[in-house]
Amino acid sequence: MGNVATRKRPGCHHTSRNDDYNDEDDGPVKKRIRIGEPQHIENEYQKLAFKSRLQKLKKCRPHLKRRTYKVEEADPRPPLPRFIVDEYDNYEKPEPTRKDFAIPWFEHLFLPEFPTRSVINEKSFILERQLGRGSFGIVYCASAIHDSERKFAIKMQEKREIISKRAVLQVKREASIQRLLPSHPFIARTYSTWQTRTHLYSLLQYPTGSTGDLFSVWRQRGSLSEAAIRLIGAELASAIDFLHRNDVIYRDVKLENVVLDQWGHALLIDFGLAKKLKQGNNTGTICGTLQYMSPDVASGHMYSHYVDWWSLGVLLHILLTGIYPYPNSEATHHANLKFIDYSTPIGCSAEFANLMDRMLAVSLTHRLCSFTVLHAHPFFRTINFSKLEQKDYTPASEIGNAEYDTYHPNDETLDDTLYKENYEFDRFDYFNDRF
Ligand SMILES: Nc1ncnc2c1ncn2[C@@H]1O[C@H](COP(=O)(O)OP(=O)(O)OP(=O)(O)O)[C@@H](O)[C@H]1O
Repeated sequence: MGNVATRKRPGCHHTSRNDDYNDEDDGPVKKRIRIGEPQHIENEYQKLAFKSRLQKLKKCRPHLKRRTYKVEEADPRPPLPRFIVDEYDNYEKPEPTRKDFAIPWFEHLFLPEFPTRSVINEKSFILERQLGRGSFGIVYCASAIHDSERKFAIKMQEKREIISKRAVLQVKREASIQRLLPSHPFIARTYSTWQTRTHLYSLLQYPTGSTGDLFSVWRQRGSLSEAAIRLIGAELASAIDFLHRNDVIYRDVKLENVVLDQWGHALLIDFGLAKKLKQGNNTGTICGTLQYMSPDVASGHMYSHYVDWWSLGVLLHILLTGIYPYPNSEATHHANLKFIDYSTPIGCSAEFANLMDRMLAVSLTHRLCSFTVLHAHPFFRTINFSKLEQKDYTPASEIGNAEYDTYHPNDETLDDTLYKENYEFDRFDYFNDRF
């Protein structure tokens, strides 16, 4: 029977056997009455009547309607704090890896001091000749492409060299100090810096009609006259004082870092060892050029801006006498520097001799350690520093009129190969704030 098709009568609701009948006795079982189930509907009329009753029932008992409830999931993110924008800065950011950089890491490394897109770039200049060579590249004399009369010095440094010598921070520090420094008549200005994929560029002030650096001038012409030394010394003192007043310690005063223009005015270059240091604060890195290094730096103790005055003393001593004041021409390590056997230069004026004794005194209590004292020293009595900064004097007219006998056969004569390089005892210091 199960397989026989049966015809449904309209209005007749067939239920399955299992639901409505008991297998044991054939009588009808109790039917379960369900709301909305038209069990007794015999015809179409009854069906319609049932529907309308059901609708009425639903109207007067609305709670029977099916309701849907939206179960909202908890937001997995904690609510963002409002108005506390600064707190985001405190979040620990993971160290960026190479692949995190949108621009190549060897460009990112030198940002922001050396921008990648610069209006002024190497294509704006014609390189004319080489001026000198530094630790990481070459310095060229260049003229502007649209104005061949305007001369600049362009320092072109190799990124590969800088990275391999772990001097990234040093180079960036040099650029930022030079760019932020206000202009001064005796400090070379940095007009612009930029980078390509392989090189860093710095556009520097070029001294008009330059006669080269002070070392070359000194080597060509021999010792300078006291009058020339007075003017060059005063110009450098003014530049050093300006740096100190701007919270910068220079740490590399030497003949090679001073270039002269055609009138003999000095221009301080190369801020490779300069550091931002507030007046009165100390630092401790052993760096500089050995033969110009003060006992304070060489000792490894903390020191401050005054060490620049010592180096200026050494420079002035060399300009007049052609020898180092202390027997350090052979030194190759700061621990070997000797600050003994100093003798006052003979054959010079008493004022200059006294100035040297004061600037090169090992004891700090006797040493000339400030511009105020230098300015008032009898050797500079004839100099009006305001006029000097207006470039009212012309050192060139005094250069070459040497009165001093520079022949010192067994003395600490200068050997240019010995102190060409800057000296840094602890390279590691470039990577922390001590530098
Ligand atoms: N503004 C400038 N005008 C003229 N000549 C310059 C200028 N800047 C640098 N020079 C020349 O280039 C040489 C090297 O320059 P500089 O010392 O700045 O390079 P560096 O890479 O910083 O070298 P260092 O190894 O001494 O740190 C100088 O000795 C000087 O002769």
